Amino acid sequence: PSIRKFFAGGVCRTNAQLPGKVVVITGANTGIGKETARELASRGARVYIACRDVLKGESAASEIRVDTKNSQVLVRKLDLSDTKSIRAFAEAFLAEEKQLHILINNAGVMMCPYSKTADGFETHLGVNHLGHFLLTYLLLERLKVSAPARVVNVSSVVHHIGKIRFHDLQSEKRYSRGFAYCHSKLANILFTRELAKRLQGTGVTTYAVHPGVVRSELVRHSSLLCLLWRLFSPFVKTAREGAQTSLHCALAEGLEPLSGKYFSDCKRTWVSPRARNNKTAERLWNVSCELLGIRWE
Ligand SMILES: NC(=O)C1=CN([C@@H]2O[C@H](COP(=O)(O)OP(=O)(O)OC[C@H]3O[C@@H](n4cnc5c(N)ncnc54)[C@H](OP(=O)(O)O)[C@@H]3O)[C@@H](O)[C@H]2O)C=CC1
Ligand SMILES: CC1=C(/C=C/C(C)=C/C=C/C(C)=C/C=O)C(C)(C)CCC1
Repeated sequence: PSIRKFFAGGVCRTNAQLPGKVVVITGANTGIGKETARELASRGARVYIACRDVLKGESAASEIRVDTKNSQVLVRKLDLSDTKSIRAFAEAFLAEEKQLHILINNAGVMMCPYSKTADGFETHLGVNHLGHFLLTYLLLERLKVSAPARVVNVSSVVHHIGKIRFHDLQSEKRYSRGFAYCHSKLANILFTRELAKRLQGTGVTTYAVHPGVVRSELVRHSSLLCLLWRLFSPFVKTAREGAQTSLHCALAEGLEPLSGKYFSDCKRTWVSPRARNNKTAERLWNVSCELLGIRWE
């Protein structure tokens, strides 16, 4: 049990309650996102599960509603691999809600065979980075009027081996499904860093997170990782354990001075030198705006 406790990692210890608060979590129909949604709903928030498969979302939502006795768990369609779907989600959300206090950019894909999103972006870059970049842009005014508000970006320790390959962002010249994931997770941290800089003084803060190595459906495209996860299951976190750092960054009091930073096991953690490069962060921001056809100063 003590080994298990060690691998379970940090625990979010705040007792913050969330009546009247509005939360959006992407990819919350399963895994870490679902457990994050469950905890936030149990604290009284109105939680929007933003997912690509509404049926899966409804099944998660009804389980959470029963479990937490909070009827305010809502499901909305959001496919991050299609900017039309992201825009439609944001438009409907903005029409429905006057406030947004917590946005958790949690959804992710890992190690999928080469493919492109509806807008022609390599899938890892398109879903994990660009999709969340656009979603945050579209929801930002609501976050600002609801300040203090927070944006949590779920990244990964594997950002350490990621690079932003500006000369081949869509991996058309060279593609490795493992590295493509790592590159996109580095992009999550650079986005967080640059976003924090641009949000100074607005009351909206942002954090990047490594949830730990967590048992979930993320490994679905790799039979090797599926096997490893099963073999080493006592050392792999449950989804509930994996949700702790996202919860900490969404809820812990006094975190504002650490906006833009990266957390693991509910503590601030060091990032790779590439993830600390302000020039790369700024260039990625500008290229992302160009690719998405938006102006975000
Ligand atoms: N598990 C781990 O060990 C680690 C996970 N992470 C990160 O944690 C986050 C959550 O992953 P985890 O819970 O483990 O994985 P899961 O695969 O269990 O959950 C991922 C979620 O993202 C959703 N998703 C995938 N593609 C899209 C899309 N195009 N549009 C909308 N939603 C989409 C999935 O939907 P659907 O169910 O329909 O496929 C699912 O709800 C990810 O960002 C991942 O990179 C980071 C480090 C380690
Ligand atoms: C070596 C090793 C492991 C594998 C770790 C791996 C392969 C981590 C991958 C992390 C990922 C995919 C992060 C996602 O963002 C286990 C199973 C923990 C058990 C202990 C030994």
